[in-house]
Amino acid sequence: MRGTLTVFAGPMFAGKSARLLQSASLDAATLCLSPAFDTRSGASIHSRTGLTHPARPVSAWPDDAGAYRHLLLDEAHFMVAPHYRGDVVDDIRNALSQGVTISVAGLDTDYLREAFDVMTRLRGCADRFVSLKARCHCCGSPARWTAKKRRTGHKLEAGDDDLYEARCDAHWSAPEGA
Ligand SMILES: Nc1ncnc2c1ncn2[C@@H]1O[C@H](COP(=O)(O)OP(=O)(O)O)[C@@H](O)[C@H]1O
Ligand SMILES: Cc1cn([C@H]2C[C@H](O)[C@@H](COP(=O)(O)O)O2)c(=O)[nH]c1=O
Repeated sequence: MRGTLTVFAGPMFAGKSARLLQSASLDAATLCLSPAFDTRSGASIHSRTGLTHPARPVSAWPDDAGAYRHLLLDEAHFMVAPHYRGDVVDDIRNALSQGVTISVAGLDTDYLREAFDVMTRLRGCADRFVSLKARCHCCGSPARWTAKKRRTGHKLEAGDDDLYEARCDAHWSAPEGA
């Protein structure tokens, strides 16, 4: 029987990692994966709520994935070339067809409000898609965007509130010079 796919998407600070960790029993039948590219969180899935769990840093689909009942993938927007070998969406589809249940979290859009293709494609094959919002750093209202505080020239760049803020429609802006 095909496994089911749940996708948690939204801007930074929206609670995606927290919801991801709450979506499975964190026992020996569950494998957590994080992108090797994100050295910030190390070998763990970490939520700012304080929830945290060990994860295997990956730059390709793990050979033993089929041995687990449930896979959790955080920061899926990072699982793209040159930081990931292959196509993570195809890898997920294959694992689903082998009966593995999968939950994924990632940014739906970048700091310029452009869609992350991997997340758009995952939405297309999700059995359950959960769209989350943060609170706007400027006014506290629901925020569906992430703003970058300064221009660095990188679309993919690990960072926290030193570099990024959640913003509502009214307060989002591109970094100067972008
Ligand atoms: N601007 C913000 N909006 C909402 N929550 C925030 C904000 N800044 C910090 N937080 C905290 O971060 C938590 C969500 O963290 P986390 O699970 O790491 O989110 P995500 O994985 O989406 O970045 C919230 O429950 C709240 O405690
Ligand atoms: C907006 C944006 C973010 N990133 C990076 C910054 C963080 O390391 C992660 C998101 O982490 P979170 O768990 O959702 O808080 O992604 C990026 O590389 N590019 C961007 O445009």
